[in-house]
Amino acid sequence: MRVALVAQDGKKEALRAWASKHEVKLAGHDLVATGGTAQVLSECGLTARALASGPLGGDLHAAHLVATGEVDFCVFFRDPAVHPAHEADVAALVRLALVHDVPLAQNESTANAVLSALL
Ligand SMILES: O=C(CO)COP(=O)(O)O
Repeated sequence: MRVALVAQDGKKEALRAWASKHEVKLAGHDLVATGGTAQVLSECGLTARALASGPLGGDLHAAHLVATGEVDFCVFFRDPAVHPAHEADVAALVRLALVHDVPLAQNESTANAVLSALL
């Protein structure tokens, strides 16, 4: 499975905890992540292809991968307390996951459910 992972700054620690918990399962899949998130994953012992940082186009690149059928599952841990400057890119990623019916987990509970079902 091809898994795209993105975590906004306020959710990086939640992503770190989640990825560490599921490291063995995730390691068997093809991971791609926005730059800062890929760094967090590498600190958890996971290798992910690093895109640009989210604010520098990484979210849009992930959205493109969703649109071209290159992502089977998208984990996007969003911080409900912030409205980032690149909100348009965030919206594009969410919208394209909806358009292309790609499973999109925006919190840990959903990520756990999809992980159990798909991976
Ligand atoms: O901004 C982000 C998601 O919108 C995350 O980007 P990074 O993973 O590069 O920090």
